[in-house]
Amino acid sequence: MSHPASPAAPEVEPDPDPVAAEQPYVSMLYGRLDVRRQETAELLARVLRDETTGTPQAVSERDAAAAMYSEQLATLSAVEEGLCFGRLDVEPEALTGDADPETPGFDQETVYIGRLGLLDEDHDYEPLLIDWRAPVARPYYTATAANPDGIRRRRHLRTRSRRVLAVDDEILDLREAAAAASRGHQRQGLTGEATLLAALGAGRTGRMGDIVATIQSEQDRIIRSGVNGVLVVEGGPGTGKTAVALHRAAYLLYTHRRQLAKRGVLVVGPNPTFLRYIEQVLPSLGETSVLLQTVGELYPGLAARGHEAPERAARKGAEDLSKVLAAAVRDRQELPRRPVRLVVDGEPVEIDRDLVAQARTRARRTRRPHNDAKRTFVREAIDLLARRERDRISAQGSHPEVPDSDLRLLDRGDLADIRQTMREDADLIAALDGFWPTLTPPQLLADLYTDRKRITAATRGWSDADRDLLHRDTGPRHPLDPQWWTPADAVLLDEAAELLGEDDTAERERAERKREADEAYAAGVLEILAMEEDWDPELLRPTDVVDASVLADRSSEGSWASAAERAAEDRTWTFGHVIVDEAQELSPMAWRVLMRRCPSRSMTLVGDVAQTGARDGASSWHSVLSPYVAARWRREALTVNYRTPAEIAAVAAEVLAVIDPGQTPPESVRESGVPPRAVGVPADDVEALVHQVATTTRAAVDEVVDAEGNGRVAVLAPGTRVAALAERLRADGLLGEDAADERGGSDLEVAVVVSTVSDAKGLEFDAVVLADPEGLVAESPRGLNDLYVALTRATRSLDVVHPGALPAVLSTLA
Ligand SMILES: Nc1ncnc2c1ncn2[C@@H]1O[C@H](COP(=O)(O)OP(=O)(O)OP(=O)(O)O)[C@@H](O)[C@H]1O
Repeated sequence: MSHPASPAAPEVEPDPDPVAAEQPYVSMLYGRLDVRRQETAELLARVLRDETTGTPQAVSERDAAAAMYSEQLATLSAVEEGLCFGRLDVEPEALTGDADPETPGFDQETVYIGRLGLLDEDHDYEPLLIDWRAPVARPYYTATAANPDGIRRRRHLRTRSRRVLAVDDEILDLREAAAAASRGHQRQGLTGEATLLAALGAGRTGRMGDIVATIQSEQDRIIRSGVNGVLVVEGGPGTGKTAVALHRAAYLLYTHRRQLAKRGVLVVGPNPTFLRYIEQVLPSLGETSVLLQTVGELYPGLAARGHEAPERAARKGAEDLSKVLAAAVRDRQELPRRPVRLVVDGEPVEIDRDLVAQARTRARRTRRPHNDAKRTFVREAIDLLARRERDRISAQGSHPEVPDSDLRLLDRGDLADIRQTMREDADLIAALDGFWPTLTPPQLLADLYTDRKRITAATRGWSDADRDLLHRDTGPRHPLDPQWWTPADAVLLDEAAELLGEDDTAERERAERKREADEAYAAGVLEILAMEEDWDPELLRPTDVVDASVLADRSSEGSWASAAERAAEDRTWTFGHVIVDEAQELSPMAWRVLMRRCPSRSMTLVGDVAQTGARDGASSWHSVLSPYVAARWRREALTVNYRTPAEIAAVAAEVLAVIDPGQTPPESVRESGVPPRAVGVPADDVEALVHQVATTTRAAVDEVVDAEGNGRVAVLAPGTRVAALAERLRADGLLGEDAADERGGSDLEVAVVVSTVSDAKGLEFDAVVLADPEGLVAESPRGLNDLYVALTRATRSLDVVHPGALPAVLSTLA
């Protein structure tokens, strides 16, 4: 297959027309990309076309190759937009011999940076494009005039649909930089300012985009921070915490692929809408093996969508629920109120309180989960009953009327026979089962919630008001009814599963044996694939990208499911790395689940305690983390606000000063020129409020939504006002029909949304209309935090509609 010839990179010296100068190189890169796509598509077609012999091995070989080529094709398609976005010109003297010769591009004077690596197959595999995550690309994000890292010039390429639109150069020379700054061209501390500001000024589409072309130095440091241990990333609203967390996932998967691809990476976000907002980012970076979940989805088989009052959720999320659930389980290990009398094999048997208590104590002493310990309970109870039976018969044996057969039995000392007879007696087993029932997590929890006596037994020391927060009148229609269970319940189901356990030892052993067999088999498959004669030597072979254990991982499922897919179905799955966004919102019980999912404690937690909305959310990282890692965690901070223009940030800063006077607000990177506005309506006049919000929203739509439909407006309001506002805006034709997706999130593609603050967490909009700030503050004990979050969602304009007087905390708007 022929490749487009590689034009030389244009000269470093000033180009009269750098856009035109770069176009041939960029076009060549796209040409190479096309060739790779075509080659991969042909390989895929060939694999799919090939008749197999029909043996399991042949089918498996074909599936392995097909899955691999499909994944490669998906990656090659994902990098189309903005394939190449940067170029570094290296000082010749910086090309010293101490760089790792394995590193692509280490000895090149000119390096192009892009979304993936491309090699020149005609010229000894010289790199034509360097993956942004490769070490050689790093100075693109970090070099400064003061510390140029061997870089002479950094060039930012802005492209659209394969055309170079603009080129921004930074000369990393102190004198040049000073001259540029004095001309007002370069602000200290920002990398590629013009490109950055162009990216930030673009209208929002409702979906988060990647920032790979404009990652800033403080962000890069976090993205490339080591994989081990717990990293907490703090930063105010709009500092790029989410963006950084997602790019870190992509970076870690690139750099530690062997370690992480197998166990997968989990990203936890605050709500389904947020996950939809971010779900494009990692695929656009070529990464598909990351599992995105909300807390309500952590329990396999359940996407908890039920709603409950914040105080209920907070009560369920508190740390002491682990004790409550343990007590609830113990409460199910009951003692008979009066003896149970049965006839076993024609003989009377009595199960009394004392006997059950003894068996229960022994079973509890095993410290095994409830369902596992049941075997001990039943064995002990039967043993005690059998001994009693033996003693009874022995006592009778001295009696002249005892039949000979019984005496013979005892002569043989065959206690085992008595036990066996008892074990086979269905009535006896059923009676014992009643004292130590096998339980599933939904059963345990639903039984607890719907029975006040059980709640009382499990919540020693609680007030009645607190107990009411657990109580529910009716149970779920089916065990995992998603509307009945709430996200806080999903967490408790996981805890319950830990306490109950499953007796799966045999299954695990079987799985382990199967896995060993699969791995041996996969090694055979790879050997055969490697021997395939007509592989083009220049092409990537399957053996270059998969090893036997990865292949076995896939084939053992039969469905070629990725680690992420399998992890979603397995409660006991442990991840290679866990990223938690809006981590301040998680309850102590949710932290327990996540820590169980990540025993290696390789985690990235991003959040901002000033934005905590959940009543049981974090107020300090120390209190969240110390039970799990003591003081062994590291902290990084982001300080620049990329989202909110300075005018709006000034209003938010006043609110932050009330929440926590000790916190420094992040510095806005730009001004919008649009001052935030406030308009008052009479207090207690709902109609006037609704009317004014509709008028303001229409004006905001006219201002920020363009003819192509780019631009988003959010009306943020207290929960109690959302329905009325949505109804009015819908009647006015400003709001589309409710179009929640299958995950339960709201539609992100529509121009206008009406939402509570908690549902808008982590999102951003060109314009925000904030209705009833006072109502928002009054709505929850963390109302000021909610107000702070609401004020910091806008990228361009903010309008506040306030019934009655403007709250004092917003006096800067007056
Ligand atoms: N280096 C960057 N280049 C371009 N855009 C950026 C950069 N960093 C952040 N942004 C943009 O700034 C906006 C805010 O980023 P992000 O949502 O990650 O912030 P956050 O800190 O998570 O905010 P919050 O705490 O409010 O959820 C996004 O539109 C993001 O794409």
